[in-house]
Amino acid sequence: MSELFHVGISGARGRMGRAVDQALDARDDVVVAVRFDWGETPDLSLCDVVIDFSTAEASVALAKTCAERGGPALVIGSTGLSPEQDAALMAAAEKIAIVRSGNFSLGVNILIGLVEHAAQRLEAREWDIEIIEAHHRLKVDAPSGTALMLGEAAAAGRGADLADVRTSPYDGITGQREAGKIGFATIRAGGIIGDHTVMFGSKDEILTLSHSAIDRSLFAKGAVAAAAWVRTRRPGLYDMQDVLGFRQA
Ligand SMILES: NC(=O)C1=CN([C@@H]2O[C@H](COP(=O)(O)OP(=O)(O)OC[C@H]3O[C@@H](n4cnc5c(N)ncnc54)[C@H](OP(=O)(O)O)[C@@H]3O)[C@@H](O)[C@H]2O)C=CC1
Ligand SMILES: O=C(O)C1=N[C@H](C(=O)O)C[C@H](O)C1
Repeated sequence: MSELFHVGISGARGRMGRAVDQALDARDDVVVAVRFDWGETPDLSLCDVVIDFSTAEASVALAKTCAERGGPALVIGSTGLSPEQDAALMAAAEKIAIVRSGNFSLGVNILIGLVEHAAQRLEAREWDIEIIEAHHRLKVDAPSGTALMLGEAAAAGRGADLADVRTSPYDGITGQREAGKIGFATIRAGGIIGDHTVMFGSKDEILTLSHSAIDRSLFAKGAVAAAAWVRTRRPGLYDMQDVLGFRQA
């Protein structure tokens, strides 16, 4: 039997927090040491790793606290972080191990590689890239963290930074589409768990690569796998490509 480890759940009463609790329940090598939400001060000394699906602000505050005390390791799923908040996570990761991902599913992490591969081969002057994401009505950030990861993969395939090639949302008299840009479109409706499509469009053909999440437990299981992986890692900022072994050192 594998060694027991102790996990904290941040955002425990939220949709993802509850899904993580259930995913942990299914494992016999994990003890849930603390569960906490906004306004609660957890005893972090009880945890080997904390799984956090809360808010951008809460995740950054938690990362700073853990970095100051030298642990525990973190798995962070919150999305909608500003560039300054991203930088704060990077700084915290100099002191502790953090797995951070906008999507913990296997399918999306395979899709990221496919998108980079396609973008590398489809000439930017001929092929437009548009990323379409759909989520439930309660989601508060857009584009989704996953859509941004897919955009980064597409930009990387073209040897560019997403920040340099991202379009503003189309609205009103937009003018013609500029070649080489990557666009984002957002849908919010009902209870959609999370759908993402990357469309490559030339004047002769359309290639679409898509992923649909069927149940939120998918993300929770991935985050728990990340927690088991990260608790023994050196300080650093990791992602699911590292956890899944898709990125070789
Ligand atoms: N990476 C991935 O695979 C996925 C990422 N997400 C992301 O995870 C985040 C949470 O999503 P979801 O569970 O749907 O959202 P919910 O709104 O259902 O849950 C958020 C939870 O965080 C809690 N919270 C707020 N502030 C703090 C704090 N300071 N410390 C601890 N907990 C806090 C809230 O508590 P209270 O209600 O008391 O304020 C609430 O329980 C979002 O950013 C979402 O985009 C979601 C799914 C998958
Ligand atoms: O808020 C959600 O629900 C989800 N958020 C993540 C994102 O922003 O990409 C992942 C997933 O699609 C569900």
